[in-house]
Amino acid sequence: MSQLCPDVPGRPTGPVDVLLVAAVIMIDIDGRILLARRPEGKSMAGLWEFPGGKVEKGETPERALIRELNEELNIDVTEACLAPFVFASHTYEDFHLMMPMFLCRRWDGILTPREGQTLKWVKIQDLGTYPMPPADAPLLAMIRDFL
Ligand SMILES: Nc1nc2c([nH]c(=O)n2[C@@H]2O[C@H](COP(=O)(O)OP(=O)(O)OP(=O)(O)O)[C@@H](O)[C@H]2O)c(=O)[nH]1
Ligand SMILES: [Mg+2]
Repeated sequence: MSQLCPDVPGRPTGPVDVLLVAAVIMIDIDGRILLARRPEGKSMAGLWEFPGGKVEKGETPERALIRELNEELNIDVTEACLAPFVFASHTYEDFHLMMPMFLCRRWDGILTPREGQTLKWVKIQDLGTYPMPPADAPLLAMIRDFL
């Protein structure tokens, strides 16, 4: 067995439920990134995340994201403005999260938090100072290195 890439301790070996979530790294004209603080009452309340949500049956990740951004932030995004970037793949206690992340620099409408979230534009170098869900941690280096 390779010692370079040892198994991650605690990883389940049996069947798991894979949850597909589409999320977005929105970038404003100053190069800042939008984070949303999950409201009380939701799982992982208080943590800062990238906007997005679950992909429903019959949806592509892109269409799910277009719907979620309208529902959560009241903005309109077109598929052409969503560029595939990185993904998160992380085992939580009761499901495995598969989360494709898209980049988006253009949208229509005025950002409005419609689901009780707090929104914040954050400089890339400050991203690490916001507590985020564990799945998001490996994304930060990618964002810093490639944006
Ligand atoms: N949107 C989003 N979800 C994330 C991130 N990181 C992460 O672990 N998740 C997890 O992905 C799961 C689904 O996200 P969500 O709660 O936004 O889904 P949703 O918008 O469809 O919400 P709903 O089920 O309340 O309608 C949650 O367990 C959430 O904690 C992230 O950066 N952005
Ligand atoms: Mg959501």
